[in-house]
Order: sequence, then C-alpha cells, then structure tokens
Amino acid sequence: MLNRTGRVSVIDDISVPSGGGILPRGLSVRALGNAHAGPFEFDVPAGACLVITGMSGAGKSVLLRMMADLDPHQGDVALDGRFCSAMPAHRWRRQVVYLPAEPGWWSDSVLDHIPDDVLTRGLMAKAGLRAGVLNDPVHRLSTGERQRLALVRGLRLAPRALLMDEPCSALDEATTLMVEAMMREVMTGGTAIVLVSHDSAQAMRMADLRRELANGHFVGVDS
Ligand SMILES: Nc1ncnc2c1ncn2[C@@H]1O[C@H](COP(=O)(O)OP(=O)(O)OP(=O)(O)O)[C@@H](O)[C@H]1O
Repeated sequence: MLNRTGRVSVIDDISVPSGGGILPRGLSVRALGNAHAGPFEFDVPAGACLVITGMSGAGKSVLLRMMADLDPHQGDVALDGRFCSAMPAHRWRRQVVYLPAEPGWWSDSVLDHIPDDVLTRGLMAKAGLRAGVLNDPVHRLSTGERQRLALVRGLRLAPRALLMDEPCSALDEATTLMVEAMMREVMTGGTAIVLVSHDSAQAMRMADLRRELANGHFVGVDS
C-alpha cells in the first residue's frame, strides 16, 4: 500500500502476539502511562512517521522515554508484534532507538562513542557533518553537530523504530532537510518513526500521522 507521500506502508503484514489480538508491523502502544502522561493507545506502522506536537511541558519527552522503556510506566509497547516486556531491555533499546533532545555522551572523545568506519563516514556525509568532528572533543562540537552525531550513532544500529525528540532543533533549514532525507530513507526500509517537533513545516513534510499532546494526553483526532 502506498501512503500519500508515495512510500510503502507495510500495514498488511501482521503479527499475532502470544497474548492474543492482531498487531500491525511497527510500533503498537497499549495502555502506556505513568503519573505524568497517558494512558496512550496508538500504532505507528512500519515505514510510517507519527509526528507529535504540543506545548512545552505537555509530556512529549515522557511519552518517548516510556516507549524506550527508560521511565517507569504501566502498559506496554510492541515492535512487530513482540512486546517490550517480553524481551531484555538492551535488545529492546537496540531495536527501538531513542534520540533525546540533548544526547548523552559518556566521555569527551567522539571516537569512544562512534567508530571511524565506512558506515559512519557514509552517514556523516548524508548528515552534512565534516569528517573532522570524529577527532574533536565532544565539548567543542556545536549543538547541531552533537545532534547529528547522535543520529549517526543511532542509525548505525539499523533500528526498527526511531523515537526522535526535536532532532533538528539546532539545525538550519538546509541541514534539517538533509536529516529529513535520512529519516525518509530509513522509513523506506520499514523503520517506524515517532518524531517530536515544534516545527510545523517539518510536521507537514514528515507526518503520515499526527497527534497533539496537552497535559499528558492526546487532544483532537488523528489526521
Ligand atoms: N520523573 C519526573 N518527576 C516529576 N516530574 C516529571 C518527571 N518527568 C516528567 N515530569 C514532568 O512532566 C511534564 C512533562 O515533561 P516533558 O519533558 O515530557 O515535556 P515536553 O512536552 O517534552 O516539553 P518540552 O517541549 O519543553 O521538551 C513536565 O512538567 C515535567 O516536569
């Protein structure tokens, strides 16, 4: 099936979880919530992008962190019909990659986080990153360079789902379009994306599905 952007949606390829019911390929969020947000119930088919908007403090990051199994929560999330609760956390986070608004670095050397190889160089070129950033200390990089390096680090894992929190907030328009092209490329390969964005033009360009969050809950109807 082709969606309105001409990409293939794999929504007719379904999985049956052990608990019963039929889940689509991609992400399936079921009764997910905690004290700050939810409960949420929605699907993001493989190869589709759900854009989440909402005011500061609405609960967007909390939702992504619960989906990544980083914040305590009730309910569950499935990827291709397999629930997070039924697999080790490290396996979930390798397939469902969370890119926070402020990426974390555990040392000041970029090469401690990302190897210098063909895959990295190829992704860096697509992201418009100069080769020299690999040898720079993390603290000297610009915010936008750190954001794109975090994307490169995440995409090296070939994730089945990407949870992206304002990935282009520090980028100029031309570089934003490069990052969006990278997102479309992985979507073509079947990766589901949940994108939190304050940029309405980006939301228009990227969204197959859109939801707005306010006070920890979705408002309005799916579009
Ligand atoms: N562990 C926590 N303990 C207490 N309050 C929390 C916790 N986690 C989130 N909150 C609160 O939940 C609310 C939603 O936070 P969240 O970071 O999800 O907002 P957001 O929609 O991503 O905002 P922004 O657009 O500014 O990033 C905030 O008021 C935040 O302080």
